[in-house]
This record gives sequence, structure tokens and C-alpha cells, in this order.
Amino acid sequence: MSNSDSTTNGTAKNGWLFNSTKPSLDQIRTRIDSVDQEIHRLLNERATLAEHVAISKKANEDSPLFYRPEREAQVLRAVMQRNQGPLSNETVARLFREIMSACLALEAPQTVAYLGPQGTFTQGAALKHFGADAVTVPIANIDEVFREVESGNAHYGVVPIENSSEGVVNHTLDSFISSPLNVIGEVELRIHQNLLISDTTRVDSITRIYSHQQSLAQCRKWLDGHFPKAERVAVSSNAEAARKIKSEWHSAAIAGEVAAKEYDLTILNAKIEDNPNNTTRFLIIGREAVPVSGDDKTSLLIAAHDKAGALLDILQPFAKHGISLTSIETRPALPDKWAYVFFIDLVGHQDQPHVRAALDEISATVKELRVLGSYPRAVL
Ligand SMILES: O=C(O)C(=O)C[C@]1(C(=O)O)C=C[C@@H](O)C=C1
Repeated sequence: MSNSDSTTNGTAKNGWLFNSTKPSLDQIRTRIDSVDQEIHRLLNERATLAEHVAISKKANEDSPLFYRPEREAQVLRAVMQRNQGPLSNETVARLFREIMSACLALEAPQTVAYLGPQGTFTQGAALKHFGADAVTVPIANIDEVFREVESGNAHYGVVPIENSSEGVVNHTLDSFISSPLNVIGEVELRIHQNLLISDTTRVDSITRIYSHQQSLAQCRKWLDGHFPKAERVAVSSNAEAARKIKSEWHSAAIAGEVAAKEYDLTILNAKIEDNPNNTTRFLIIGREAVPVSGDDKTSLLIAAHDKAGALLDILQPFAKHGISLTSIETRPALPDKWAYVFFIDLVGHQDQPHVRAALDEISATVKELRVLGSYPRAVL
């Protein structure tokens, strides 16, 4: 279907679909049934092809890698590029995301450890990135997520790295200093906060509101306006807040939609965050390196010498080779009292010649340069 076949408000002009300009509901449904049959047949054809991919990987690779982030990014980008509507690019990409998730699960189910408990935004990020057929496992803290992947208990891990209003998650940066794992992907999640109640909550008697301290901060103005007298109680996670209100009739919780579903709660007020662009970026960690996808980012960890102009020596080669940086963070390199490491994200892949040239030049001037990973830029 071309763009001219649908009007801007999404209503299909039906001339090309039906002989009569006013088809009956039954006629339309009959067409839907036959389209569904075709989609169904094609889905299983695709799934069978994925099974063949698995057979081929097992025959040709010593330790076959079933999840291929670069290929998934290419498939999703192609879906969005060729999309003609009326479905939006995001909607078609989301549907194909789930199709690939189901196909990958047929090849080999993938275990994904995430910063739990169940119902956190990190679980939402894991599902957004891997789709509903990944086996997601909640893990109590960020270090443990790293350990689960290092030990091979989980294939991949998902950890938060930065929030647009709260800044970088230092704990995650620090975990990379002592871990051999690679960054193999990134995912961005719009963070919407909601006021949740349980079956037993008496809405007129809410005197206490639980949430993680960051979420309470993100909804401060809304709470001042709507619940100025309620006590705000910070707990270890939004999911913990959701769990707590199941047994307290005078309490509500602030948490995301995943927590509402997970704990069977009702959203009393949706999207109550003060900043509507509130976004959190998460990293996917794994044991393997990812080949070039065509639109990639690279994360670096650099320990500089303690001398004047050290940062300039790092930045100049990037400028010289036309490489854009998307983030620079500094962390103390414990146990050295005044030594620092830089975490740098750039646009490009370490296997591209201009990126490789810049990295080689920088390596010659610093104490240590470690490529944490090159990975496809977030598609969805
Ligand atoms: O192309 C592959 O390597 C596949 O395994 C197939 C497929 C897909 O369904 O398209 C499934 C899982 C991979 O992560 C990437 C793509």
C-alpha cells in the first residue's frame, strides 16, 4: 500500500481494497480473516527459517551465538524505513521486535538478568529490548547482575546507566571498572510515573505515598499540588512500593506500568512526572563483542596520566578523525586517591578505520584504554 492510499487521519481509502466503495462489515471482516491467515502462514514460515538459522549456527560455530544484536538492529531499521503506514514506524518496529523475540526463543531461549525486583523500570527496559519471549530474571543489585552474566548463569544483563533528570548511575560505571564484560546494546525508556492504588485503598483517605526516592523527586510538584499532606516514604524500589500498598488501605505508590501489572494494581493517575521528557538509558551487558551494524556507538573506559593537558590528549584525536562524542563521565579510580577514569561514549564502531585510528592514537598517550563495547544505537 502506498502513502496515497491512506488519509492522514489513518482512515483507509477503500477503493483499492474493495470493488464497492461501501463494503459491509461482513465483507471487511472476511478480508481481515484472509489477511490473518496469510500473516499466520508467513509467521510460521519465518519461524521455520529461524530454526534453520539455528541449525546452521550449530553446524558452523564452536559456541553458537543465537542472539545477534547487529542483525536485529538492521531488521528493525529496515522495517521502519520501508514502513508506509497507516501504522507508525514505532508500532511496526515493536511488532517485529516481538516476532524476532519469538523466533529467537525457538532457536534457543535467552536468559536476561535485570536489576529487580519484578516490576522495575529496568525490567521494562529488558522487555523493550529483548521482547516478551526472553526469560527475564530479577537480581537484587547491579554488581550481582554483572556476576550473573560473568558466571554464565544469564546470557545477558540489563542495568540503568543514566537518567535525564537524575544523571548518571555511578554504581553501574564503577562495576565496569572491575568487570571483563562488554556493552552489547543500549535501550532508552521514557519513564512515566503513575499513582497506583490497590483494591483495598480508600482513595479519600490516602495519607502515605511510597516510592523510590528518585521517583518521589521526579513527581514532587505533582504531589505538592495533589497530595500536599500525605507522608512521602522512600523505599528501595518502585516495585517494593507497589508491593507494600497491597496490605495498607490508606497508602498509595508511585511506580511504572510494569509494576502496576506485576502487582495487579490500578492506575489512579497516569503520567504524573513533573518533566514529561523524563528518560532513562540502560545498557545491555554480555560476554561477546558485536560486529558493525551500520549505526553504532562505542563505550570506552580511559585511565589518563596525572598531568596537565591529559584530557586534551584524549579529545584531540576524536576531533581529528571527525568522531562525535555523546557522553563523558569522570569517576575516581579507587584506590588511587587523586586518579580518575573517564567513561566516554562515541558515535561509531571500533572496527571502523577512523574509530580504530583515533583509539590507537589515544592509547599511546594514556595509562589504559579499554573498549567496553561497540553496539547498535538504540532503534526503538
Ligand atoms: O539472523 C539470525 O542470526 C537469527 O538468528 C534470526 C533472528 C530473526 O528472527 O530475524 C533471530 C535472532 C537473532 O537475534 C537475529 C535475528
